[in-house]
Amino acid sequence: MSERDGGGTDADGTGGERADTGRAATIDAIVDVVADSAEDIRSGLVGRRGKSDRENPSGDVQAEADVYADDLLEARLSAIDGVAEYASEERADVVDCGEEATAADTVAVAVDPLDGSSNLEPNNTMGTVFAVYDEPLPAPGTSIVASGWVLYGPITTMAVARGGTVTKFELSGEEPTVVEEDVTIPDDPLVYGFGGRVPDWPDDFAEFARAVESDPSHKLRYGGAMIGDVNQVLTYGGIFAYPALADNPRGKLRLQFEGNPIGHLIETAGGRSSDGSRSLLSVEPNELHDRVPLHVGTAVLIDRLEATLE
Ligand SMILES: O=P(O)(O)OC[C@H]1O[C@](O)(COP(=O)(O)O)[C@@H](O)[C@@H]1O
Ligand SMILES: [Mg+2]
Ligand SMILES: [Mg+2]
Repeated sequence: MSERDGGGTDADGTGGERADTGRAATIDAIVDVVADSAEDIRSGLVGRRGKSDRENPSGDVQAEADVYADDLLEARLSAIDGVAEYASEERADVVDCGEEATAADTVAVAVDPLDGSSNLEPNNTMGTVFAVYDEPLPAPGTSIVASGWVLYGPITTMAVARGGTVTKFELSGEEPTVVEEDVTIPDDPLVYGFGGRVPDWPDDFAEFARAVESDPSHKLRYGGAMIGDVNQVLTYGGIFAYPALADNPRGKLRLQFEGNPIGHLIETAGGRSSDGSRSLLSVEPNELHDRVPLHVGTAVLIDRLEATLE
């Protein structure tokens, strides 16, 4: 995993350091903007719970709040010095933010502005997901230098992975409050949640799911928003998956905006991610809106999953 925001030098001993310092400041600014925007996104949900008349590039009908959150984050993130590209699952193309995307000190930001927006109508959990890549998009997860999510639960919280460590925050006051540093995923799995219709699961995944369910130490937790479900896995240990489906072998969730950030954060917390056979971070993207079978969680369960799908 690449962790290039924390120092280091290039061949002449200076240029790389300068680039890393500039990039670290850009990442600070991105994390601040996401944290500061959470309350605006949350309050902007009121009156925007309905569907718009538009589809996103994945073919999902956009909620009005999806469009609102995307426009808000695009305006704020693309204005940060050092952000060369902005991309989101709600728009077809990468936004050029006016800086050199291949420069050593610029980054690209990929966002799922509202994860789980179908939970708006019943007023259930949703989130905002982001990844900072040090390469132009689409890029593999190995080029992520920071990732994170905001969770709009009973209170608003944030988890951020950078520099090889995960930190959890509450976003209730003026400044984010650190509630846990060096977050690690528990070694003993407790919760599991699997997306997709059960009849559409391939036989090997169904076999794995049945084995997980039949263990008396495991409990079902599924809320219909990836971020809510993954945050439970990070808290209690376990597994979340949105697997390959019979009619869609690439599953539903998107590599740049969902798979890579979640994989980066869970791996930074000591867990594992997998597309069924390898880390999500090792999957080479073909297109910006590529989908990927997504499995993340406690290492022992991802190991068992890969052994079953082999
Ligand atoms: O309701 P479905 O089709 O099973 O899908 C649920 C999954 O789709 C998602 O809502 C997709 O994310 P978006 O809401 O960002 O499109 C995930 O959060 C969730 O895990
Ligand atoms: Mg999503
Ligand atoms: Mg979304």
